[in-house]
Amino acid sequence: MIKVIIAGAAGRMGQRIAHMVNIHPQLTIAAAFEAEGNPAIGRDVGELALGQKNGVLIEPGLESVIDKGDVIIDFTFHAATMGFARIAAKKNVAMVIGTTGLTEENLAELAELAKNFPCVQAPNMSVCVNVLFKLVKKTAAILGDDFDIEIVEAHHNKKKDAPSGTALKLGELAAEGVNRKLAEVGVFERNGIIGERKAGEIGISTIRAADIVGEHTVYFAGPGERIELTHRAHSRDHFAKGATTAAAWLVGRPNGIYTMFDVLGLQDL
Ligand SMILES: NC(=O)C1=CN([C@@H]2O[C@H](COP(=O)(O)OP(=O)(O)OC[C@H]3O[C@@H](n4cnc5c(N)ncnc54)[C@H](O)[C@@H]3O)[C@@H](O)[C@H]2O)C=CC1
Ligand SMILES: O=C(O)C1=N[C@H](C(=O)O)C[C@H](O)C1
Repeated sequence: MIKVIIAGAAGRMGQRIAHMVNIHPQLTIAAAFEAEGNPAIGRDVGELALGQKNGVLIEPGLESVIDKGDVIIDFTFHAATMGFARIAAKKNVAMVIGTTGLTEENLAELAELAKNFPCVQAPNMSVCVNVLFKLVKKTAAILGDDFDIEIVEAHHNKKKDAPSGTALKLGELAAEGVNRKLAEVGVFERNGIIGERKAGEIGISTIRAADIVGEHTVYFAGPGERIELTHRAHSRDHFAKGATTAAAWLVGRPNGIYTMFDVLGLQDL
């Protein structure tokens, strides 16, 4: 069995990861940890997330558990994630990173660190969202410059980063489809007398409300008609399922950064 270390085990995703690891035929929960001072430290992760004790207690910090596992699954917070990646690189332990909000600098450092460990990093581990990524780039390329591209994302009111990592990825792929760069054409805020929409810009808008799990719509609006490509998450389980699929796929691979396109075999589509 592949031994999994769950980062942020008391979090919304951490608990669903525990469930998905528990039912995966190749994976077992070897350890779980939380941030220093988290009230869940010392609790049995099975009791917290699976409805019955499994004997794995939530420990404080990665250092105390790193030697117990083959792969870390991380859905925490970007600054914490980078600390874990540095430790994983030193110990050559595989890591699946679902945490969003990683900066350009974080991603550059991660690419360097991943020379020393295998790592899957993706802003969205859902199969359907990864299919949406492919559709958006192709649709943008087919429709071209005559169509205005706008992205709207909606999430729960506890989410800390905006726009979502998925919306940013959708924006990057849509921009690539029309040979542009999101960093040059992305518009993240509109307020006041801002003038007419500039040709080629890609707008990204954010909604934060109640318990919305995660919704993304990409508009391709042309003269007299439009296409809307939408993904709606009904629960967090498909993100967690994607993360466990990635963990089982990753262990034993050469060092380096992989995406869910690699895991799902979508790279060449
Ligand atoms: N890639 C994907 O498919 C998905 C990514 N996410 C991302 O996952 C991240 C977590 O989301 P949620 O579970 O909703 O957040 P959450 O706030 O419920 O859980 C995060 C957990 O990480 C823990 N944590 C923070 N710093 C830590 C540290 N230094 N050491 C150990 N634990 C630490 C927190 O105490 C908390 O329990 C976010 O960045 C979110 O955007 C969420 C869903 C899907
Ligand atoms: O924080 C969340 O909940 C989610 N975050 C990811 C993101 O930022 O794209 C993925 C998913 O939509 C849920």
